[in-house]
Amino acid sequence: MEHRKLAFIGAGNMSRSLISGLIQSGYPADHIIAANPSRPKLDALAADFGICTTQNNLEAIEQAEAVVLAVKPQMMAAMLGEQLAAGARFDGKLLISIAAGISVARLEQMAGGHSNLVRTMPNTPSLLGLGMTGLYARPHVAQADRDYCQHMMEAVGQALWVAEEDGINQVIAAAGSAPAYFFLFMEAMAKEAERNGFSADEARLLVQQTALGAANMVAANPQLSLGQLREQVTSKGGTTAEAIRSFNDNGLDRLVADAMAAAVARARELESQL
Ligand SMILES: NC(=O)c1ccc[n+]([C@@H]2O[C@H](COP(=O)([O-])OP(=O)(O)OC[C@H]3O[C@@H](n4cnc5c(N)ncnc54)[C@H](O)[C@@H]3O)[C@@H](O)[C@H]2O)c1
Ligand code: PRO
Repeated sequence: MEHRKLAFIGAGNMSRSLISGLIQSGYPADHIIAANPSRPKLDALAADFGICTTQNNLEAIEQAEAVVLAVKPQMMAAMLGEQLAAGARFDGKLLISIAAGISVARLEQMAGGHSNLVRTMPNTPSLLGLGMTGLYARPHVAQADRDYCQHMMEAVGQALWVAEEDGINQVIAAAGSAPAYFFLFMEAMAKEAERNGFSADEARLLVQQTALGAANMVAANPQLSLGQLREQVTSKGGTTAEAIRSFNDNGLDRLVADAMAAAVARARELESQL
């Protein structure tokens, strides 16, 4: 992929995930700079990945060709306002937002009218090169800029463009927030395994290895539907059938649908507020 000078404004969990994945994929460390108000996260990034760091956002923005906006959504307007007031110029640069709940129209306003923007929604498994990212850009954004963003996200996992901006909110529900759903499910299983007599380490091993195996079974068998993979485990009159009957009787589909709808609703609510 093209190795533009890339700045991350905000050096939190998601920036760390993306930077880790990019470095693993061969992105040159001296082409990445991260900015954050406090030093500890910057020092850890410099130590782990050899990237450049600064506590001065403007310094990072000035030397970058592409700028990843990676602060919390509630901080975005203030952060960009401060940079503009300090003399930041975004002309000629590509802005890449990873923030939930801020539309490109609103980002453009926050960035002083700069419209070369791509809105993305990655997730934390990018840290391991196993991320899933949704991307959206308005029609005027150049193909070279779209390609750069796509290749960046493919360097840390898989990428999927959405045609309508609200698709990003659906990506949040199905991928951005979703690692946490699986962790929650695994936590519940591990707790129950512990209650049934396993040590914490044993419970984690049982759940972790099974989740890893199940996800790999899905990835390795594209010709089989998720339902077919489930059926392969489910002997007629056996134990799995009883567990699945219990999930269904307790309304698993409804629970999942409600949770995903709640994530979308919150994303839309943020879009109307920020
Ligand atoms: N964590 C996820 O799973 C995830 C997934 C997809 C998208 N996102 C998006 O990524 C963004 C960051 O989320 P996160 O989870 O990494 O949060 P985080 O709190 O871990 O990181 C945000 C960082 O921004 C820094 N910061 C605060 N004000 C700043 C300023 N004015 N200038 C520069 N840095 C500043 C904070 O010190 C912090 O280190 C959010 O907009 C979120 O919606 C997060
Ligand atoms: N983490 C962010 C949030 O919870 C965005 C998706 C994942 O809002």
